[in-house]
Amino acid sequence: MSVLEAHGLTYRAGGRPLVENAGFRLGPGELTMLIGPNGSGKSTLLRLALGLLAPDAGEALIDGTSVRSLSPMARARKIAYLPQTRPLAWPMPVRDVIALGRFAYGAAPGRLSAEDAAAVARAVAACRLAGFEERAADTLSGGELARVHLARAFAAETPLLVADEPVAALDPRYQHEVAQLFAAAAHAGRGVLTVVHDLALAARYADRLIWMKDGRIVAQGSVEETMTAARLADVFGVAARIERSEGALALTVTGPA
Ligand SMILES: Nc1ncnc2c1ncn2[C@@H]1O[C@H](COP(=O)(O)OP(=O)(O)OP(=O)(O)O)[C@@H](O)[C@H]1O
Repeated sequence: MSVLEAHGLTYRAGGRPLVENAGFRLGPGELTMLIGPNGSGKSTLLRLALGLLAPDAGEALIDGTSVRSLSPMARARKIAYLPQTRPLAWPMPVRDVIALGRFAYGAAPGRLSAEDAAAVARAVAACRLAGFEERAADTLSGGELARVHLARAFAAETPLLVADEPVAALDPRYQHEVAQLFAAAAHAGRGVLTVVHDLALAARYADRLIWMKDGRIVAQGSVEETMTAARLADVFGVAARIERSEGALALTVTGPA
C-alpha cells in the first residue's frame, strides 16, 4: 500500500513563504481533508507534495522515494491528481475524457485495453455518469463536467488520490455524493487527500483534517480532536456551533467571529 509523506516542505515566492515547514503523512484507508482560508497555501502544498513544484526546503516521498525523482508516468501510476483549475471543456466525448485517466497505462482514446475499459466503466458508474458517455464534454453543465473530471481521476485507480476543491461546482446532493465517493475510496484502501471549503462537509466525512493558516499547518488530527470553536475562530475568523448528531460532530457556522 502506497504512502505519501511530506517533511518540512517550504516554498517561497514573491519575497515570502507561501508554505513553511509543512509535514504530513497520507496512508491507505483514510480520507484526509485539507482546510484553510483562501490564500493559506493549500494548493501550493498539494503541488509540492505531488512534485509539481520544487520546494526550497523539505521533501515529499511516495513509498520512500522522492516524488521529484519519479518519472511523470511512474508518479501517475501511484497518485491521481485533480487540480483546482481544470480545462473548462474539451470538445470530445465524455468517455474519452475519462479515458485520459488511463494514460499512465499506455491507453489513448480509441485504444483501451479491456482493463482500461473496465476501469473507465467503474468510474462512470461511481460518478453517476451513465448515459453521458457519448455526450460532447463541452455541452455539459458545470456540475456534470466536475463529475467527469472526477471520473477521470477515479479511472486511474491509483493507490493515492489527491483532489483540489473537487466539490466546488457541485450542488448539495452531489457534494455529499462526491464526499461519500472519496470516503468509500479511502475505506476501500486508498489514501485520499482533498481540499474542501465546506467545513460542515469536512466535519461530516473527513477521517483526518489538516488545518492551514498563513502557509503553515497549524493542526492535524481527527475531526473530534481538532475541530473546536476556538480553532474555527482562529483559522477562519468564524463563529460556529459544534454539536454531536448521530454519533458525529455537526457544524453550523453562525457568522464572522
Ligand atoms: N508564484 C507565485 N508568486 C507569488 N505568490 C504566489 C504564487 N503562487 C501562489 N501565490 C500566492 O500564495 C498564496 C497561497 O496560494 P494557494 O493557491 O496555495 O492558496 P490556497 O489556500 O489554495 O487558496 P484558495 O483557497 O483561494 O484556492 C496566495 O496568496 C497566492 O496569491
